[in-house]
Amino acid sequence: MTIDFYYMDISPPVRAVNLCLAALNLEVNKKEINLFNRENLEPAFIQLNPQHTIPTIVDDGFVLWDSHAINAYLVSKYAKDDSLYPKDIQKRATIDQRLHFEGSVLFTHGVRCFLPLFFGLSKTIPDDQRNQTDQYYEMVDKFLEGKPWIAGDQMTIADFSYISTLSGLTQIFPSVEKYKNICTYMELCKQNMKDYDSANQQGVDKYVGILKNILQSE
Ligand SMILES: N[C@@H](CCC(=O)N[C@@H](CS)C(=O)NCC(=O)O)C(=O)O
Repeated sequence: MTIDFYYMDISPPVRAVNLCLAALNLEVNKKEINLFNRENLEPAFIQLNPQHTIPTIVDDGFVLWDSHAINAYLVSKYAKDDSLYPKDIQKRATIDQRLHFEGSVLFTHGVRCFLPLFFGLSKTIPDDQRNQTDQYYEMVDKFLEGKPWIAGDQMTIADFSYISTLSGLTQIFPSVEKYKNICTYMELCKQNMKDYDSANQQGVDKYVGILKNILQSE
């Protein structure tokens, strides 16, 4: 039975799942949900996911949303080994901490800055929001101190979440250049993640293109 995957490639959490699917060599049945046309608010989709967010999957009748939960599920169910989400309690706890930070702090910062632009409510990012970015870069840079990957010595599902958010955020807020660990890390992800271009870069290019057009139109 093929997994149904509700997606739109500009979305960072969708791209995090794209990267995980690629790593696992999993084929899915892709069903695009156009957020600009509010397709996520249609009754059939809300019936599936009352939070009306993408990514959402349906695996043999089992419905799941939230990219972090989806990637943990996909690895637990379909990976040949546990390297992307180790069962070791402390390794997994660090990955979970990184995932919660990404979901509640880093991605949320992007949503606060960019959502008003995407939905035509603003053409600028207020300075106070813009200026908060460095504080988050500084934290992520410290997570990476002495370790190549975001949760330690090996690539895990946390990396799919960080690169999907950072690859867009850093193009809009280029002060990341000051944070050498993040710059090295982003290159490592590009070089080592399977199908990086189709799974992440193409969606990032669209996402950043839309945002830059709006910001330049001011
Ligand atoms: N924590 C969620 C965030 C999902 C999310 O907010 N997705 C956005 C697109 S980037 C969405 O579907 N927004 C539509 C809505 O909130 O109605 C995840 O990691 O999947």
